[in-house]
Amino acid sequence: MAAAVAADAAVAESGLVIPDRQLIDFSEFLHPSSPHGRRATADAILHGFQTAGFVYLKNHPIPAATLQTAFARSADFFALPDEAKRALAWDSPVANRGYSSLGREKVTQLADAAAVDALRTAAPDLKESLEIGRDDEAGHPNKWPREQAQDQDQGQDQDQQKQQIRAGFHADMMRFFHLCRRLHLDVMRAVALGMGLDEEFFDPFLHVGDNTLRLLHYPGVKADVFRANPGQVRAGEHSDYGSITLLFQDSRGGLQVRSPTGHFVDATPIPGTIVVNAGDLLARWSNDTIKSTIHRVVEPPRDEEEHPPRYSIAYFCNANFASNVDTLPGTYASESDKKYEQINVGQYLAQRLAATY
Ligand SMILES: O=C(O)CCC(=O)C(=O)O
Ligand SMILES: [Fe+2]
Repeated sequence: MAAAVAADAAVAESGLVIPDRQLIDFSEFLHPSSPHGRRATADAILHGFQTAGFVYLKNHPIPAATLQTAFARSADFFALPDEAKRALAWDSPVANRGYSSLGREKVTQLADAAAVDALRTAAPDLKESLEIGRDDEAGHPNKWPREQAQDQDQGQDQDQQKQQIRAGFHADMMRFFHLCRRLHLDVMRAVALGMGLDEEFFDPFLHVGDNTLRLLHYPGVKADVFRANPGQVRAGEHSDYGSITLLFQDSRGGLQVRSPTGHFVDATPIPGTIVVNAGDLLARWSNDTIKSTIHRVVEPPRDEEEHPPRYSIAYFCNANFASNVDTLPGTYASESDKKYEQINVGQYLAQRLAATY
């Protein structure tokens, strides 16, 4: 209870547009305590996506211990020597798996590759990441770091061992991947219910799990770096591409979302919550009734000479790459109200990703 009150206060302080509706108790959707709980929660989630473009979920089904493990594993990964990480380099937007070193990806709204290049040179993002997809997509294997043998060091020298990660990384990450995948389905069921669609409307578009788990590390950085270059950010402003993103952040801060009035406001970390934002695919699918909000990661709002590292984990949910999506029923009155053509999901995403790397 006290935690919930503190969380409400944190949302209000962050100056978001509709504070009381932004923080949503997801257990009321999964296990409603009243006859109207499920429907009311679905409405609140949809309303959040239609207005601010994002919500905070509390009392969600990802166990705190699982999250702690995922963050610890992520820190282990980024602590590997450069050589071990670079051996896993991200190399294609279609596969969208692997390691991106500092400055490799420049997230932005610019679609033109030359403009993105110019921006990347002027103010590179201060982050590194590892993208992990589903483990069973033909032709696109994940790029896993080598794991230490459970029974340790027989015949290995120390140098070899340093290149390897503690055993269990792959298994823990895939366990986490599948919990997020389940949550994606449930959040989309809430969206469907809120929109007056059959609750399972989205299920056949999502069941393959063509999603991406991204581990993110923003290394420690001196405040001077931000002073020297006013355009410097940890991650540039962008919208996400897919259906929704589940974003787990540590307590450092720096994430900002653009409010409907055009100002960037802090999306303050609230312990125990997930920031869930709608992506471009869902905005398009919903005939722009749902908003895909621009966000970025900037210098944390603390007066420090040196900002400590920040870790976050983004789970980018999509729809099945093989699916074609057409404007959702109920978001248009007549054919001429449809703003977009039907589109193939895989092609759409590969095209968007190709512009940012
Ligand atoms: O690190 C964060 O909090 C945000 C990351 C993000 O927006 C992204 O990777 O798309
Ligand atoms: Fe994002």
